[in-house]
Amino acid sequence: MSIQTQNPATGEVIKTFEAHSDADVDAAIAASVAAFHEIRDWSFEKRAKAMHKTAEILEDEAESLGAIMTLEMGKTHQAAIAEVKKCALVCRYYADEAEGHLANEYVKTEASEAYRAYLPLGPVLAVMPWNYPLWQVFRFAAPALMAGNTGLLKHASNVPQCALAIEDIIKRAGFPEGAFRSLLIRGSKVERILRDDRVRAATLTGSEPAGASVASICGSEIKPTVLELGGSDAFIIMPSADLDAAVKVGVEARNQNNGQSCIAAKRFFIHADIYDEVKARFKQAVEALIVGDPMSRETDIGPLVNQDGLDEIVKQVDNAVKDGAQRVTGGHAISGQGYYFKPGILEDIPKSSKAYHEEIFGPVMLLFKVESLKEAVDITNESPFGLGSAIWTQDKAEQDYAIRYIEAGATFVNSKTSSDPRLPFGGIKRSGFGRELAAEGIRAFCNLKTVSIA
Ligand SMILES: O=CCCCC(=O)O
Repeated sequence: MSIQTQNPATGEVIKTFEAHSDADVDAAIAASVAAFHEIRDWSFEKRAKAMHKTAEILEDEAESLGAIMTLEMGKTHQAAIAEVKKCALVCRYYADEAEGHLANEYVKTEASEAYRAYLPLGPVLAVMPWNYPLWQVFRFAAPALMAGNTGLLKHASNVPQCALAIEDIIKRAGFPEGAFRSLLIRGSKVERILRDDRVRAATLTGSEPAGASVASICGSEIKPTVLELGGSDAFIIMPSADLDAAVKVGVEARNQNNGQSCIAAKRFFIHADIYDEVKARFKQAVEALIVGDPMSRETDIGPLVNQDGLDEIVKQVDNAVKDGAQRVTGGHAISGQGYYFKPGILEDIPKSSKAYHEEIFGPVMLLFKVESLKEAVDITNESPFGLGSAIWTQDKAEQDYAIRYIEAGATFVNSKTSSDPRLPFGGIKRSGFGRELAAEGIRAFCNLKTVSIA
């Protein structure tokens, strides 16, 4: 796959980039090591100053950075601007909190002094996807740099301008030359980097096969990894729920980012007593979504990322319908220029259909009628994934049941799954392992050193 900017709204190739050679990559790793030797000795105050500056640049340039994202992967410009601002937030969070998260933790033993120390590891390779081209990178970069590590980025091949912009912002903010490098390389070149002794750890956000490949290479090299993979998150609605809010948030939760998010609500379990009413309201809300030019303020849903993304979702929906699912509304390609798709709703998806189990990466809601919360949770847990989940109910016992029994990295009650710098983020089962954000996210790439002084 070539490294290029192709506008999903038109299909036009805007710019093609020459891939970095092996020699370029080696030089970037050497620069990363040199920068590591420098910033690991910086005080937290000095790192925080550069991290706050990074946030300031992001805030000041949110509109233009957002436009690059929209151009390369099709999210609406409004959503892209919000994403840039969230990147600034994570930078400020770690600028302020890193020192506290990484402070020595003293333990009383027979020694005169004993404590846990959190020390940086060195260069970390981040393999990142195109769907949140800035956020997912800053979610890694802000804690990594504040811990004194350095970052090497292998971004998705369709967002090279985003990758280069990130490197440029971090450099302009005052971090050393090699502290964060974007490598314009194809996926086949990742293994060589992972096997390089100078690279100490890796993180990947993306597909299950890509995660399995990175983890198995890192396993053979005995290097730590954090994986944030796919999801097929449940969104459960019980009779006591505030239906106005549940429907509004449910539609947002599924269709955010043009439906292309690992933590989008994908399977909606609705109690039989309210099923018909909720279905009718979902239908009305989904039919009202405006699909169109992602640069327009009016647009709710822009194009899907590329022809493959569009073909895949069309195939998934058509196959589900062939298997016996009912199409409540939409769920088809929109003819004409660009990779546009009419948001849809399916119901009565048979268990034998692939759609019952697999992740659908686009704006299609799958509705399931359930007789009880237990049934909803049981079907939720049949999924190989375990990323986020949401339950809508006023009943405390039902809330507690969902929190205790849903197999997922997060359960949100009366809201949608979302990420927040202050809370750990990640999944279980085939959704990955390790956690990003919060204290766990910055400690993930630290050497937790036991210190004991006799
Ligand atoms: O595809 C993963 C989306 C994560 C979005 C977020 O962190 O908010």
